[in-house]
Amino acid sequence: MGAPFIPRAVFPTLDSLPRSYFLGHHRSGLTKMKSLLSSIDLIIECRDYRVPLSSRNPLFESSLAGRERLVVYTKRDLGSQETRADAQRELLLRKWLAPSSVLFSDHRDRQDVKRILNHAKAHASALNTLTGSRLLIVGMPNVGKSSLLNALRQVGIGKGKAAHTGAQPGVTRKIGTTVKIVEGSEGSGEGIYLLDTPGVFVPYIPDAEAMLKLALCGSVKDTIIPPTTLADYLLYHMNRNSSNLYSAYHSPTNDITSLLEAVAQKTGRLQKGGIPDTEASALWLIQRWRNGHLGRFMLDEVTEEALRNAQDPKEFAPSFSQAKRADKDAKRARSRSMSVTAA
Ligand SMILES: Nc1nc2c(ncn2[C@@H]2O[C@H](COP(=O)(O)OP(=O)(O)OP(=O)(O)O)[C@@H](O)[C@H]2O)c(=O)[nH]1
Repeated sequence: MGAPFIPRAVFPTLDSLPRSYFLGHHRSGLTKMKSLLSSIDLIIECRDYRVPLSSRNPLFESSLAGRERLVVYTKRDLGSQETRADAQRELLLRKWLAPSSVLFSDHRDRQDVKRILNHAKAHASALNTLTGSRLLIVGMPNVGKSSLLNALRQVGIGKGKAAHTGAQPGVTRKIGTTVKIVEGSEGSGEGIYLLDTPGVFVPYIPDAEAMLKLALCGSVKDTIIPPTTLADYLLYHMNRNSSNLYSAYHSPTNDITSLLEAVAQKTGRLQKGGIPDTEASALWLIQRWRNGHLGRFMLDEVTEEALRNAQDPKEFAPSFSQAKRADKDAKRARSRSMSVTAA
């Protein structure tokens, strides 16, 4: 019998990874959101269930302060297995974010969507206005804002899609028009209206591993981080959960090249001469995981200590110029390491 498989205990630090993905439409979107704030009654802030710590964007707390906030952890179906541990984690998150309310959702689950609608209705009736209430939905890129908007509209008033959705970040680039999600009483102007916004990334991510987590969840375009690096990071997490998750392609391994070559052979991702296309195989593997086919698990560990240590948003968010400078330094480090490799 061979030696038992031992998964990697840590993922190697990659100093040359980009730490920023703050684009022009993120900045202009945020500016527009700020200008709309006075007409907004409630903010729905979406965060990815699998990365409840890493997908917190302090810009939303600092720039959109002063409005009541409901935090919705999206894509719950991809991180939760409905275990006791999941319930305990959800309780910790609720306590951590108090007094903000917290809900968890899979946008295809009517009950989850109804809970969000009920919260919005209770909030609107407490406002007691004659003009209805206006909600702003915000969050990191690709977290599921437009999908949630469509689901709220479908469950709330039985109408079809109002916003485009997609598997890559940046499908929504501008603030849209208001979309009705709850009817008001007949003849009145009441009702609940929701405004979709473009995803906004954190200006600068100090922690390289958080960047990998966000990229794996799809918040960063797949061209920003080499797909094989991202697939290696996925392999590291799959092995921490169960090395059987990829048993259709390979026996338990810590070697990403070997796994990608096996995937390429099995799925026919081959270049001229039958050479395995490892990059295409990496993208395919990542997409499989994003669709829930290679295990449903968390990337952030949520413990009381981790939540205590989560930094104050004011300290965490550097100024834009600091972020730009830090990104330039990272780019310089990357090109230095590339020229060393080429030499
Ligand atoms: N499994 C699962 N997938 C989801 C859920 N919500 C959204 N998605 C998927 O996540 C991807 C991104 O969804 P979008 O609604 O386009 O995300 P967004 O936040 O509007 O994206 P931006 O345009 O970048 O702002 C799509 O492929 C959706 O199908 C969910 O609750 N569960």
